[in-house]
Amino acid sequence: MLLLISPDGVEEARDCAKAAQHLDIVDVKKPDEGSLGANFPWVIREIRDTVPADKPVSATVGDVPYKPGTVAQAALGAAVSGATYIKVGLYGCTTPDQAIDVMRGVVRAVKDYRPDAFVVASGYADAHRIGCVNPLALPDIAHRSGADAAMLDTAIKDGTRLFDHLPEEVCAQFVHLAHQADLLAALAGSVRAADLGALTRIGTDIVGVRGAVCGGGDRTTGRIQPGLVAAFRAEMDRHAGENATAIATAN
Ligand SMILES: O=C[C@H](O)COP(=O)(O)O
Repeated sequence: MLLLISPDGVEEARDCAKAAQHLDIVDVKKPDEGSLGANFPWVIREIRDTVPADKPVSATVGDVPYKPGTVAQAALGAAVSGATYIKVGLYGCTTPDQAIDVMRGVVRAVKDYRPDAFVVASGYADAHRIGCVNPLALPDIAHRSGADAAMLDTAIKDGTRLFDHLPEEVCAQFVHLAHQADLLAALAGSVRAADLGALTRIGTDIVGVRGAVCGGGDRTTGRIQPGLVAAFRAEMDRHAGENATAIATAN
């Protein structure tokens, strides 16, 4: 499982760089503009220059409206600024067709510019609270639009977590559907170390966190701490080891 960490700006990205050996992807966002709030192009650029070259930089394009042209242009902006993972939160899409419309534009805009860029279609585990597409529709949306990964986060950061909205077996179904479509499955949403056992068991490819690696476990008032990133990774590795042993023993 890959670890994606979301700093809110250049300062926190420097702290991510200090913990670079413990993480896999640095994900630029602007949390005060929403769950997948988009940051400024110059911030993405500076973060790209700050983190080691072998660590991909991801950028969120926002909790986007159903405006395919607007979103495609914003996604290209993120790619031009140096992000190679482009994440789109399909907040304003109420049907799978709308979401596919948006994602097709994003995939074309990004891959015309940079064919090896990685496009992530993100929905929300708490979609029922905001009226957007069903979380289990995301793998098909990602597949039909040519994206590379399907992701779920939570839209409302009020302390509720991924598994509060979608039980483990539904998340497992999400991962299964993504894998069937040849996509990576990414999960986030106030994930804590205590959730890593379940996330490992169900075969999650990428886990996205912010709050869990911020001081006080608070994504808003806390800052990302390299020591917490290292501890989180250690816990991931422990679960990966246990899971591998369990699979080997079962066989
Ligand atoms: O992409 C991952 C998000 O930044 C998750 O943030 P969170 O762990 O605070 O919910």
